[in-house]
Amino acid sequence: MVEKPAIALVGESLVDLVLEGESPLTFTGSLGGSVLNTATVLARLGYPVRFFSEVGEDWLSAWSEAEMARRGLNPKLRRHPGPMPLALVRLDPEGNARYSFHRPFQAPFLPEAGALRGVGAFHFGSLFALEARTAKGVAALLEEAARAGALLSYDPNLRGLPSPEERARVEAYLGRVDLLKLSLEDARLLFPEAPLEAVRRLPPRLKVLTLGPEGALAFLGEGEVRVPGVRVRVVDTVGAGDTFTAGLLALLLRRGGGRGVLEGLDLEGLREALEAAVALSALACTVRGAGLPEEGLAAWRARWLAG
Ligand SMILES: OC[C@H]1O[C@](O)(CO)[C@@H](O)[C@@H]1O
Repeated sequence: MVEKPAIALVGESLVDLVLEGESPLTFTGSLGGSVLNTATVLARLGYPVRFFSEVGEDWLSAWSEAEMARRGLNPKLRRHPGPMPLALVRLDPEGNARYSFHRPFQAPFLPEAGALRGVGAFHFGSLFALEARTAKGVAALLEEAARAGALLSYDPNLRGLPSPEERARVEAYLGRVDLLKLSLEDARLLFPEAPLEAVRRLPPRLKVLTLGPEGALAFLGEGEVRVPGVRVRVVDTVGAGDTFTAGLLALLLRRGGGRGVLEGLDLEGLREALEAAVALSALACTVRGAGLPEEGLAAWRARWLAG
């Protein structure tokens, strides 16, 4: 059996509070954050994970930190004075989420050097990578991961129109990574004119677009693969894209890590990885908040990762 490569990830940690119905204000809480969700699924699939992030100093931060450790995320956290960041989540009748973020930190995020020794892949993104105060820290980790020969993966997870400064940061990342995952919504925010054509021409070798219930579309070099969606009864879509990324990375990295993974990938292998990722993200839509049902995950693992 091939040993699974270590995966380092950096992104925001949040507590997601999903509003149940309209009023009174009743919420269901769970640990969230795009990259944290991806890290959680990868850890559940048996990948050694190192998660870089930040929390506050209140009791909710302490609980979140303990929960990350319980999930096997091997968290490397900056602790800032202030409360744990929150996302208030409101669902439309189809289960699609709208977010209101409460993220209090101002101080820079600067990870320790040498933290990425031996990693086979590095994944980052979301709100965290858009901020000026985290840009230096993310760039340093990216640099180190590149030196380690890791596969570099990015998910912008925009959640709104980026400012010109944020856009410049996104563009700089796009020029550096091997794998870009983005939602159709992200693509429309970045390239309102002709989103699909614009994504096809971006520098990363592999670009993957999630299309919600319609599945996913990917561009690999000159090639293109499209896979249909999987119908499920949707509870909510929170964490679906993050889970898709975890499924995709799990398939791509099952025989080892490093940038070479994409050089050895053909369109058939890509199709298989996309089908697996779509199936896993559909499962994520069947539970409240970001998460996966135990039985469904076991069946997915047996189908896609056995052998
Ligand atoms: O990170 C931003 C938000 O996006 C999610 O990851 C879902 O994709 C939530 O858990 C989080 O609140």
